[in-house]
Amino acid sequence: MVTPPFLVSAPGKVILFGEHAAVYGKPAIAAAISLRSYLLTTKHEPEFSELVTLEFPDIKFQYSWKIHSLPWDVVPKGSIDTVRPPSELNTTLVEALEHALVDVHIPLQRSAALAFLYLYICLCSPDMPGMTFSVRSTLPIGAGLGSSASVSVCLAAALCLVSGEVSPPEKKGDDDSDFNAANYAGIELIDAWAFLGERCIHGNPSGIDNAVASHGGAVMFQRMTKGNPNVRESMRSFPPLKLLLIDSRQPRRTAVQVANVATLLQNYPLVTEPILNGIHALTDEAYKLLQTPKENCDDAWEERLRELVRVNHGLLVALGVSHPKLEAIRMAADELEIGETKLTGAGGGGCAITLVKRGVDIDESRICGLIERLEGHGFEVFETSLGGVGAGCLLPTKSEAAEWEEWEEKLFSLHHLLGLGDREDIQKTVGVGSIDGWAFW
Ligand SMILES: Nc1ncnc2c1ncn2[C@@H]1O[C@H](COP(=O)(O)OP(=O)(O)O)[C@@H](O)[C@H]1O
Ligand SMILES: C[C@@](O)(CCOP(=O)(O)O)CC(=O)O
Ligand SMILES: [Mg+2]
Repeated sequence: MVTPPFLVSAPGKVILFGEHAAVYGKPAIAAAISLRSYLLTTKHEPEFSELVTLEFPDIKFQYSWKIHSLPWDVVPKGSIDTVRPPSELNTTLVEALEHALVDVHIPLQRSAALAFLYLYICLCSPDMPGMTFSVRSTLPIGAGLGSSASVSVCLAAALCLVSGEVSPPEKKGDDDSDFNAANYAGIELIDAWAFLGERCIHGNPSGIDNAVASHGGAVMFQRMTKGNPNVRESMRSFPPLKLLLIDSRQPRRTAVQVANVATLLQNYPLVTEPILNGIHALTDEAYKLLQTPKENCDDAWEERLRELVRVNHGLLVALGVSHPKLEAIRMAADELEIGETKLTGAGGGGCAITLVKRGVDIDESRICGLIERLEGHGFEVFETSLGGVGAGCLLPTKSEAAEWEEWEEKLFSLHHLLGLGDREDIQKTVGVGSIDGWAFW
């Protein structure tokens, strides 16, 4: 059992091929990005020990519940397999939590609070001390970069740590590929619980986003079908791709986009199924291309990959999940002949990626021109790298633990930062890659 205060973090992701089709058991390819969510867990002062507090400053939400007022009796200890959580939500628990959420009306706040309470009831117990869970993200929210999954993974990781279901990650050796069985078991469990968090937030997730946010790197993922388990294949020799990541800043919810595709499939199965099968076939093609050894990734290889990006976007348009702003981004990149563009994530707004041409016929000034044009239209262009680390934890080392008070003070001042700082402040002060001490499962 880990005693607060401590921090956990998990990355967002970019889906390169196969979104939406992934929900129907087709393969998809995604990679972790350097933008992440951070969750600070602190213990309440004794006078507030009967409360559990949730703080989501990014979505202007803060709430405290009396721990004993929560519906603990719906899932008595021992009735839930915490080591192999089911993949379906317990609907009785979801209904029982209505009461705790009766004052929370805004859907984006309500679904995130439900994810927290659901995992809290399943993983913790009413005799635990009062704690505060504060979440901040350097990711844009509801923009297709998997903020919901990175938050779900943070919640699952923090709750698994305080309940003792999972131990903190053991430091790996210098070789990043070192396999550590305890870490692997820990992150598999966090991933499985985070999937239930994603279910609370958007109903019918494929599981690709929480898989990438937990494990990091780049993966080919295929949701389980008819009793076969999920496939999650780590793509270690992922070639370096030059991508622009552009946020249309058009808000949308994944839950709504996924439900729209489900309705289309229901109304026009003979039309929609072939589109999903087309996405399946092109993801298979892309998978083969992305396995090509680096030395063979020539101009023709790049051209084929860009072609697949274009076709994937076209099929997503046919599913009805584009948006005029996403089309404006695609057209700007097409006009300047920068590369091929597709929406990423659930669409309906949010982000697009442009797979940039390389080689002699494209110079940096053309790319700068595109960025200027996009920013002029109010879009935001992100710089990020693909294939970063997965979920991690920042705990005091043994020597720091001797100076426990100092550590507590440091993290309490972070609490203030998590409430008020901007994305850059957070990245600089606690960010993975900016400060030492992070360990990854
Ligand atoms: N930083 C955050 N704080 C609280 N809730 C968040 C945060 N980021 C995401 N969420 C939750 O996830 C939802 C967005 O998820 P979703 O619609 O799947 O879009 P995406 O995952 O592409 O960002 C939000 O409406 C909110 O419920
Ligand atoms: C549309 C979908 O394929 C991806 C959704 O990603 P995001 O929430 O928009 O980041 C749904 C899923 O796979 O769970
Ligand atoms: Mg999401």
